[in-house]
Formats: sequence, structure tokens, C-alpha cells
Amino acid sequence: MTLLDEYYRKRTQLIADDRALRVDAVNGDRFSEKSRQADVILRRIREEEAKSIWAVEHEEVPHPFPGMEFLTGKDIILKTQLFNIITKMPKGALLHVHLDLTVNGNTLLALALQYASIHIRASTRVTPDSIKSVELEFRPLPPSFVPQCISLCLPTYKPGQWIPLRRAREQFDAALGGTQAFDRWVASCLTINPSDAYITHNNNIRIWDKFRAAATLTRNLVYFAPVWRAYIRQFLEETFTDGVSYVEARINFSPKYMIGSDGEENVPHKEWLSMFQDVLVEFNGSLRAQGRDDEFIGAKIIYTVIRNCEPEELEWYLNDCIEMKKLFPGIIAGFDLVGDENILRPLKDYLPQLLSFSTLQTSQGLPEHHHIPFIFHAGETTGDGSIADDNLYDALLLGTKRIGHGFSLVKHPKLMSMCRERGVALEVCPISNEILRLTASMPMHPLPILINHGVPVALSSDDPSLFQNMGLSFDFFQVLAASNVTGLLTLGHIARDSIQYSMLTADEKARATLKWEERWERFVDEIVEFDGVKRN
Ligand SMILES: O=c1[nH]cnc2c1ncn2[C@@H]1O[C@H](CO)[C@@H](O)[C@H]1O
Repeated sequence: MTLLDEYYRKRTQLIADDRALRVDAVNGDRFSEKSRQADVILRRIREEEAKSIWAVEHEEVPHPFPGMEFLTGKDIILKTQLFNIITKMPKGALLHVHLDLTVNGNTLLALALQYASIHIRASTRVTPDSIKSVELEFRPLPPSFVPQCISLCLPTYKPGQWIPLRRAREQFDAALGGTQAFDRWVASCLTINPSDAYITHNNNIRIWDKFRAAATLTRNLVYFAPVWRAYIRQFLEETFTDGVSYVEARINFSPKYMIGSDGEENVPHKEWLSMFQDVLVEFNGSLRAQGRDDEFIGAKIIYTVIRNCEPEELEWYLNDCIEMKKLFPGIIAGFDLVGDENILRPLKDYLPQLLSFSTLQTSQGLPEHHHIPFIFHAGETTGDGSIADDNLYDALLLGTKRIGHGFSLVKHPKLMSMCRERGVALEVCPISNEILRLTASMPMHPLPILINHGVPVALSSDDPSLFQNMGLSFDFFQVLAASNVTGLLTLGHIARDSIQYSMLTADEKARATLKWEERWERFVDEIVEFDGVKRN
């Protein structure tokens, strides 16, 4: 054997030893022969498309690459066969999504236009010059309200005057492009645009300004009882269609009331959940009618509060959360604090309240097995030793069942092993992290570090209305596209595990996993069959 032969023998062995520690190899025996064949096929397609699609210039995207900035690359992603296949994959559970930021702007606008009571106003008259900077706001108003103007574009429009949404749309200046331009304009204000993320607000501090603006604008449309129902239904339909079979969605309960059909702010939290429950029952009914009810396990809610409330005020919310758990025991799955961790209050500020949550629950008559777990956001930051990063210590000390984001966890060897040992899964949101500028693109994302060091992970979408990533296909795609090694088995492993890390009971998990496995086998069968037909 020559020196070079000997070297190559060692090299091959080292690669094999290293790969053997990756999550797909460690869990390799969980997968069928068909799964392996499908994995090989997907690797081949990924390699081909790296050349045929990602290595060529596209109109307006001069430097595409797999795992690139999502908002710029999305149209290219939609052209790939790899993405098309991923859309059919059974995804398991979606464990991190803010329900009130899911349905996209165009669909939300269409829903809003069904209600005459919804009004719009602008910070200044809308003209070709002002349209880029004008701020707008929506609000359902009581029937007694009499509008003073009929168009946002008239010279007589005074800043802040409310106009019925339908009128504002019909009367939108033809010089601006009429109703179609109105729709485009409103939709763009309800989302984060590529120019926001990659040009004007291109860092993790500034992009939150865009995030807040779009989220605030969305609130008065979604937190309107008639829209709320339709919105939840739309979310469930789209999520289910993408192959998700179970959801734990966060609802922002900071506002104590939503607006009712009478235009008054008078709908309390229990009604929000009661509507959620009704929609869920209706949705299940429609699935049953199609004979597809066994593909959907259900949906639960994680009660969330924005981390800017005073610690004393949090007591009200904790009590309210317990109240909601008593009314909807099958729906409330956890408690969390949300919002930009870099500037809002750290978990540490709420320790007295959070530490007594368990005794509070007992004293309010909730038996221990019904106690509401913490499922905290923590470490959604580029920081190392910043207050946002330090939230990881508190989340784990407080006994969080999972961690929302945990982007900075890889900097903490002790915390990584705690997650591994306790089975605390990270709800990793690749596209969210990239658009909020924690990472410039997917190849730089720490996800492979986490999964290949045995930290459990559930892929999630976070805020699909802002990021244009409804369902889980886009996030799974970004993960697959950004690596030469991560393959279909890793995606399958993550999808199956998402059920294990959910708040379902042991029996429900067992049933859901069984269902998932059946669907997975059908999925890989199809990949192999289709590939065979194509090649013959
Ligand atoms: O990525 C995130 N990190 C922290 N908070 C978030 C994120 N996405 C959404 N929210 C919070 O949840 C509310 C909607 O339910 C948003 O208004 C925002 O405060």
C-alpha cells in the first residue's frame, strides 16, 4: 500500500466515523429500505438542481445559491422539483407559530373586505409621493360611525380620517393603479418585504421595526371576532394541506379584549378560545366528510404575553391563563412570554411570578397532571452573554419543556447537554432567523450543529404572514438545500420527533406517530415509484 493509499483509507474511515454520529445515522434503523432509496433519489435531484437551477443567473437574482435569502430566492425555490417533493412530505407537528401572524396579507384583506364595519385611515393623504412612507391603520367601527371622506387619495383627505375599507379600495386613485394597486399596497404593509430585510432594515435590531409595524397593523384585522374565526379556519386548511397533522399555536393574549361584530372592544379571552374550539370542531367535521380525519390529530394553544408588561401585571395573565385552562383543558398547552428579547424584559424580571406559578395552579384547583408547562422563547439573538442570550439559563432553570428559537444555544456547552439530557427540544425557525437577520443565509445557520450534537429540534415557521413561509415545506426545504450531507432521513427524523416533543399525552403521541409512519411510507413509496417511471 502506498503512502497515498494509506492516507485515503484513513480519510474514508474518518468520514465514515464522523457521519456515523450524525442524527440520520444514529437513528438509521428507524427507517425502511424504501426510505433509503428515496433519500438517494433526493440527493441526486439536489445535486442536479444545484447545477441546473442554482448555478445559473435568474432575472433579478444575479447570485442565487441553495439556502439563500428566502425572500429573494423564493421564486426560484418554487421552480425546483426538490421543493415540489418536500410539499408532499408528512411534516408531523408544527410547534412554533404565532397564530395571529399566519394567513398572508392578500387573503387577510379579502377576508376583511367581507365586513362593512372595517375602516382604514392613513397618516397623510395617499399620493404617488407619499405611498412609500404613509402609515396606515385598520379598525372595525360601530354602525353609528359616519365617515367624513370617501377616499384616502382626495386632496380633502385629512390625516387620520377613517374611511370604510371597501370605499377606500374602490376609490383608490387610478393614477396610483386603482384597486389592484390598493391590494398590493395593503398586502406589502402586512408583510416583511425583501427590500426591508435585505436593504433598508438589514440588521437584527432594525428589522424588528418592520416586524412591529406589520404585526401592529395586522392586529386590528385579525382581532376582530368575525375575521378571527375565518382566519383560524384558513390557517388550519393551509397548514393541513402542507402535510402538518398537529399544531401548537401561540396566541398573543396581551390585549384583554378583541373587537366584536358590533365594533366595540368587548370580546374577552374565553370567547377567543371558544371560537378557536368551534372552528376546530368544524374543521374536523369537514375532514371527516372527506374521509381524511385520521390525517389530523388536532391543535392546541400556547398562551403568550408580550414581555413588556410590568411583573405585577403578569400575575393577572397567569391567573387568566389558569382560568382558560380550566375552561378549555384540552386546548391550553403551555405558557410563554414573547417579543424582541434584545430590548424587552428578560425572564429574570418575572421570577417571583413565574416561580410561584405551580403553587398558584394548585391553589386554584388544577391537579398536578393538568399543570400548564412553560414553553419559553429564549436565546433568539446573535448575542453571547447579552440579556437575550441569558434568557436560556432562566428558561432551563424554570423547567421549560421546549425552547422557542434557542438560536444562541450552541455557544453554551452545558446548556446543550442539559437540552440533550432532559429532552428539551428547540423550536428552530430557519426562515424567521434569516429574515430577522440572525443569520445571513441557511448555510450559516447553527441548525446542523444542534442536530448533529444530539440536541432535539422541531422545525417551525414562526410568523408565516410576515415571512411568506406558510406550512413547513419552505423551512424543511431550506434545511435540505443548504447542506451536502443532511438528507431526507434527517428531515424524516425531525418530523417524527416533532410529535414526541409536543404536549400530547403518551397515548396520543403513540397514535400520531403510527399515523405519521404510515404516511411516511406512502410518501417514500411515491418518490421511488415516480423516479422509476421517469427513468424508464
Ligand atoms: O420570533 C419571534 N420572537 C419573539 N416574539 C415573536 C416572534 N414572532 C412573533 N412574536 C411575538 O408574538 C406576537 C404575535 O403573537 C408578536 O406581536 C410578537 O410580539
